[in-house]
Amino acid sequence: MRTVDDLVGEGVQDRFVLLRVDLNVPLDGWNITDDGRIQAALPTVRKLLDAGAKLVMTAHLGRPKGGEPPGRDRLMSLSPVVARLGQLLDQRVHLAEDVVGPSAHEKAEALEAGEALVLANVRCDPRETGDAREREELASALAELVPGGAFVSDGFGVVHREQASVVEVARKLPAYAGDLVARETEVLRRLVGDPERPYVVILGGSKVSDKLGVLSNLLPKVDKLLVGGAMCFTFLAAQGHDVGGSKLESDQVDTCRELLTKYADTLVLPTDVVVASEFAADAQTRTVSVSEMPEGWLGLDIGPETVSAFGAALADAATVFWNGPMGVFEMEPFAAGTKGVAEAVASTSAFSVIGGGDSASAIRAAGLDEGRFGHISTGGGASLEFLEGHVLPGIAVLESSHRSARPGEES
Ligand SMILES: Nc1ncnc2c1ncn2[C@@H]1O[C@H](COP(=O)(O)OP(=O)(O)O)[C@@H](O)[C@H]1O
Ligand SMILES: O=C(OP(=O)(O)O)[C@H](O)COP(=O)(O)O
Repeated sequence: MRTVDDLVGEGVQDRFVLLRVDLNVPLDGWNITDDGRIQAALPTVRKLLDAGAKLVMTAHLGRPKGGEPPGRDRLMSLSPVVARLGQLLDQRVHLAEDVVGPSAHEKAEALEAGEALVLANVRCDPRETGDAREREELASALAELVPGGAFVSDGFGVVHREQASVVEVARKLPAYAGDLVARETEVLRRLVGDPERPYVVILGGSKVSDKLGVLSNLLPKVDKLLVGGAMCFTFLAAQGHDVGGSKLESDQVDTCRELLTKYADTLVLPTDVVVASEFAADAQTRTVSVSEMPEGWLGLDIGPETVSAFGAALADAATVFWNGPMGVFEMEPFAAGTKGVAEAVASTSAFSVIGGGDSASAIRAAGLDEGRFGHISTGGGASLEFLEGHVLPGIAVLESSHRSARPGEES
């Protein structure tokens, strides 16, 4: 892969650079509750601005249904993110009102060397996540914003997505890996192949259907797989428990049952959970055994007995990977499971990697020193798929772009 340092070496003074970043931060209304992903984007952004590039950044926020006008829905607007980026860079960052429309063109054309522009939430253009032809079309439109420019891919959290601003655009412009993508892939390589054992993986969070497939691919590679978060309820249902109103993927129960049989010694499930009368911080709560979940109540955290069992499974680990909070850590009554597991991971002598926007944010919210973990990755789904041994589409395209750029080799 060619890197941003190679690009800077070639010279970017007064040249357009299109930079894909992952600025998908957690928000409470207009407030950013954890700016880790913005901080992680800074080294590459600074490098390009200091070298005199005209920097056009593209990023997503959440999962808007394509076509929603950027800005109208505050959860989908990048404006709080751009404000924070400007503060951290100590310079004004412009925000376009559309993705590749008149505002994007006007603001890109007006950029001076060393100035930065962020395009509107790229997922508000349905072509970002559309079929191959639509993605090609959007990628061409993005490339047209940066005539004579180059593309730098630095949104590690999104390199597992076959999306226009991640993959197709890298075929339209000379493409380079940013510092974050280069560093994340280098660290995660330690966990692919032959990680030091015992190798323990912890999975939680809410993107259940995304992760169940990954989980089955990881099971043969790990010594223990601890399951918490929303995803444990599909397994608990497969064990025959009534999970009340908890998040459940009914069509995956049979698959989970098969996995429980095949990997009985590897899978570790909660034995107690914190249930709530409703999804609210001031709901009534109870800690119950998984066999006694009251009808209609929601499981929103793992219980203390489970935290101890997970801690015991982690005690002698040599390698740990964790993605997805153990509960709804954003609400105080459901944060103890995540905090307890984070403390257990921090206390081991294992090489530990925590992956995911919310997982990293949960570690910081728990007040734990980041130095007690081997690596905190900005990508949850991306690092999980990397660990499966897949060449991720957003990385593969950078590697092939490098090969096709070598003299004597045609793409
Ligand atoms: N039992 C649960 N029920 C519903 N949501 C949950 C539960 N446990 C965790 N979550 C939610 O999972 C979200 C994070 O999931 P995910 O996006 O998969 O993690 P990451 O961003 O670290 O990859 C958090 O917002 C958290 O509130
Ligand atoms: O938040 C993200 O991933 P993560 O929750 O897996 O860490 C990335 O921004 C990718 O978002 P997506 O899972 O909506 O494609």
